[in-house]
Order: sequence, then C-alpha cells, then structure tokens
Amino acid sequence: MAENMTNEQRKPSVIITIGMAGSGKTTFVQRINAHLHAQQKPPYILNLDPAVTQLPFDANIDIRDTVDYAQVMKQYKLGPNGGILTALNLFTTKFEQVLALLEKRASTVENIILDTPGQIEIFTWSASGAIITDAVASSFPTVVAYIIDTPRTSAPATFMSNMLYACSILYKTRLPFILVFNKTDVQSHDFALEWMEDFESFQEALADRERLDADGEQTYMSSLMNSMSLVLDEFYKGLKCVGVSAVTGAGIKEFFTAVEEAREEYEKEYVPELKRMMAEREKTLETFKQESLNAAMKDLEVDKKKTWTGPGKDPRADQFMDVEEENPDDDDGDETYLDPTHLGRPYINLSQQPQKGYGDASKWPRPG
Ligand SMILES: Nc1nc2c(ncn2[C@@H]2O[C@H](COP(=O)(O)OP(=O)(O)OP(=O)(O)O)[C@@H](O)[C@H]2O)c(=O)[nH]1
Repeated sequence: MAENMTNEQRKPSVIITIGMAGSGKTTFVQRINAHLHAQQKPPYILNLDPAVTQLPFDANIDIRDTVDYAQVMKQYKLGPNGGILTALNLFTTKFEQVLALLEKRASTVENIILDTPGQIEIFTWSASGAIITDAVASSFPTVVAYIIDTPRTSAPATFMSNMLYACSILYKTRLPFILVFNKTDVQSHDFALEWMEDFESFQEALADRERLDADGEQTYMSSLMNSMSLVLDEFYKGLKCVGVSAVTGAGIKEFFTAVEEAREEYEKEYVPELKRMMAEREKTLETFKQESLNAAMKDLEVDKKKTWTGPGKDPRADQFMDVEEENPDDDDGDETYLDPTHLGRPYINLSQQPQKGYGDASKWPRPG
C-alpha cells in the first residue's frame, strides 16, 4: 500500500511516545524535533501532558491551551493524577477537532509526534488514551515509541518489569512497536539486546541475583521471574529496538529507520486487521438491527393475531392498519406497538443518526 503512494499521497507517520516517568520522553521529542528541523522537515507536535510546566519545543497543539489542569483539580477536588486524567478526558471529548486539524496538515508534514503524560498509566490504561490512540491509528500510519531509561533498567528484575509493561501496551494497542533504549550516553543498551536475543544469558543474570530460601530452594519470586522471562522471550521476537541518547542525538537516524520499517508493518498487519474489524462490526450492527426489527415485527404480529374476547369489534384492529399513517399528535394513550422499549432489551433506534466523532466506536475499532 505505502509503496504505491506518491509523495503527495503519502500520509504522515504518527509517533506516539510512551514511557515511564523520567524515562526521557520530552527530551526525546525535543531531540527528534531538532533532527527533523535540521532536515527541513518540521514535524507536527501534540502535547498531551496537561501538567507539564515547561516544554523545550513548540507544540502545534497543546492540551494546556484547552484545559487548565490546576483549575480541573480545584473544581473537581482532585489530586494530581486525577486532575491529569480528567484533563485528558475533557480534551478527548474534542479530539475529533484535533483529528480534523491533523487531516488538514497531512499533506504538508511527514511526521506527527504525540508526547504523552509523565504518568504512563494515565495514557495507557485510560479510555481517553485508547480513544486517542485508536483515532490516530485509524487515520494515519501509527507507531508506538516506548522510551526506556536504560541505566535504570539494568537490573534483571527491573528490566523484566519494564518489558512486561511494554508487552501489555503492545497487546493493548496492537500497533507496531519500537523499544527506544534512551540515555545510552550513560549506559549502553548492549546488555538489553543480549538478554533479549539470548534467553540463557538473561537466565544467568537472574541466577546471579537469585535468592534461595532457608532450605536452599528457589524462592517463589525467583521461579516466578524465570517463568515470566520465558513468556517474554516470545514477545521480543517481533520487536524493533534502538539505542538512543536524547541528549547527544546518538541513534536518532536509526530510530527513523525503525519508524520506516514499523510503518510498513502498520500497512501489512494493522490496516488489514482494522478493515476486517470494521467489516465485522458493520455486519454485527446490521444483524442486530435486523433482529431487533424482526422481533418488533413478530411481537406486533402476535398481538395482532390475539383473539379479541371482549364485546363488539376488536378495538385494536384500526390501529394495526393505521400504524404507518398514525398522526403523532393523536395521543390516544395506546400507540406503543412500534415503540421497541416494551421489548425489554436493547434496540436500534433507526431514526437516530450515527454519532460522529470521538464516540463513534464503529469508526475506530481496535483490531484484535
Ligand atoms: N544523560 C541523559 N539524560 C537524559 C536523556 N534523556 C533525558 N534525560 C534526562 O532525564 C530526565 C527526565 O527527562 P524528561 O525528558 O523530562 O523525561 P519525561 O519522560 O518526559 O519525564 P516526565 O514526562 O516528567 O515523566 C531529565 O533530567 C533529562 O535531562 C539522555 O539521553 N541522556
């Protein structure tokens, strides 16, 4: 798909930067921004962190322009994390406008970068984070850049926790994933590559730090870590890894090579899955609509056939015939035949227009 596109048609890549607090997301965004500016290809940047006080780059769209995080905390009597989450939720209600702006700029930029809140779970485990991710991924080739603080991940247990977190995000978003080992100016990421490529070397690193219980047996923690590292071995297989230093700029070129590869993966794997999901959702919705309609018609039919045992003519007979022509202003108190609420189950309101925008889940399904 991507290969056939001319430059005019080529959509920008969206890079979503995610990482633990202090891993260097903002510095990394600043670095790739400088790199792209030096190549005369300025990116379009979205800041999604309402609590950041100073940004070392100019964001084209800044959540802080829309939502006053301090005011949100005060107004809703929230703590810092609740305030950030609520601010993000409020911003997400306007995300269709953000998408419209991105679409408008799509022909003039090659990269769109999202800087996410410092507290990783606010983006990765919130409905807003999922809506934003699905929305951009349904419109543009999107990759997740998972920023890792390399020096702080050099202990096997910490490394594994970080990888498990990365794994959970990968399975949640289903998007192409790049592990960005940051701060390589302080410590090289070679140890991580070795652990990821060679399962036994990681096992050895674990064994070096293994604590045995009083009987000289493996502790529960040690055996748990061994089992989990086996699971992760599978996860590492499809991953792209780069070592960078957001401070010195080392590895940034390699990062963009990885983005290019991830883009192809998006086209090959994410897009077909997205299309399949959309078609499936459309089909389910159609079936549900038809079933609701059939059920309503059947109920109507049953009622119609009920033998009238009262005196004189069946008073409902006229209503059955008049259903289509009925004047809504004639309130005779007995016009519930076509009101599906009496069925006591969800129904499709055929008169309701599909809701456009962020809430339209059928537009932004999540593959998988
Ligand atoms: N040595 C070194 N320090 C770095 C690098 N990248 C970031 N830092 C430092 O790491 C600290 C955190 O960097 P930030 O960019 O604020 O990290 P962040 O993930 O955006 O932080 P929050 O959003 O507040 O969670 C700062 O002191 C940076 O100077 C790097 O490549 N090398």
